[in-house]
Amino acid sequence: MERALVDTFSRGIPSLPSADKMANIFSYESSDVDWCEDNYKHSEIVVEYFNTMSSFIFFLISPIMLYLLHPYAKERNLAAKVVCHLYLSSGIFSIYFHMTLSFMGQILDELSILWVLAIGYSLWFPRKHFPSFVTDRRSFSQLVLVMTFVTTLFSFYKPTANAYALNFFAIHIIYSLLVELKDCPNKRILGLTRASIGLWVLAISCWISDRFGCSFWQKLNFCYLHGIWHILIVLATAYASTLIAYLDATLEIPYSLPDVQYWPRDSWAIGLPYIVLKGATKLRKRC
Ligand SMILES: CCCCCCCC/C=C\CCCCCCCC(=O)N[C@@H](CO)[C@H](O)/C=C/CCCCCCCCCCCCC
Ligand SMILES: [Ca+2]
Ligand SMILES: [Zn+2]
Repeated sequence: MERALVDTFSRGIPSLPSADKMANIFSYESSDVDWCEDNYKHSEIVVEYFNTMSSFIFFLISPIMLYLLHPYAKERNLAAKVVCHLYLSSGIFSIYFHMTLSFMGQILDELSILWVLAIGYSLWFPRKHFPSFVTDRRSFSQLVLVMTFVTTLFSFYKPTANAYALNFFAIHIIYSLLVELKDCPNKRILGLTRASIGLWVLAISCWISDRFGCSFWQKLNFCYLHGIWHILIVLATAYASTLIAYLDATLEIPYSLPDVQYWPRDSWAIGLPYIVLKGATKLRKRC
């Protein structure tokens, strides 16, 4: 019965009263998207259990990154911390979406990613790559704001197309990073770049494979690729955002001599990257 109501809504037949439509967009399985994982396999109230649980990785990585990013954010721009908080909201909406597979969950999941990316672009996109008609960062941010607002409205009309479009941002970010790092001699930074891109390639392979190869994975009884995507994309963005912040610091606060280290131990083969400021900072400069 519920499915029938949902189908009616998704086909846009205007016979339902609007209160029903509102209820529908919050109702379980009202989204067009259904990931490969079996629904209600482990719980009666959580539709996709592993996809929901894997989204908790946001709660693990975001606070650590918030803590590690603090010296850079204090020196350069505290808005970097806002990005981390918004990033956490992506985790909350991802949990809500996979728990319910509701239309509203899908919209919130996608819009939170869109707005994190928009604020990230406003803060960090290199000035030299601004379109020629944009004169400064303020006008660039205003342009990004208008485009994000329009895309937000469009996403209610075609939410599924929005998910594909969001993945193209990753390609643009990788392209911009490779242009920036063309002549970079620093082996640590090149290693961080390779790791970020490698994690993203693994992540997007899982996303695509879950979307388009579900019948194959069902035969193997392994339907967890979207959950693995969550873990890999969170790590890829943690790595890539450190790299972007490092490039920004070398351009905007070069006196602070930024460098990259790994948490919890710099000598370990795996860890979370973060920025250390080895030179002067605002506080030390004043003395
Ligand atoms: C750790 C703190 C860092 C703070 C700043 C990090 C900036 C992060 C930028 C984007 C956030 C991405 C969050 C991904 C959430 C995934 C939720 C999800 O799985 N949603 C799916 C539905 O469940 C949906 O279908 C996915 C849509 C596509 C999302 C595309 C995200 C692109 C992110 C760009 C990453 C660039 C990596 C570059 C690597 C070199
Ligand atoms: Ca499913
Ligand atoms: Zn997801």
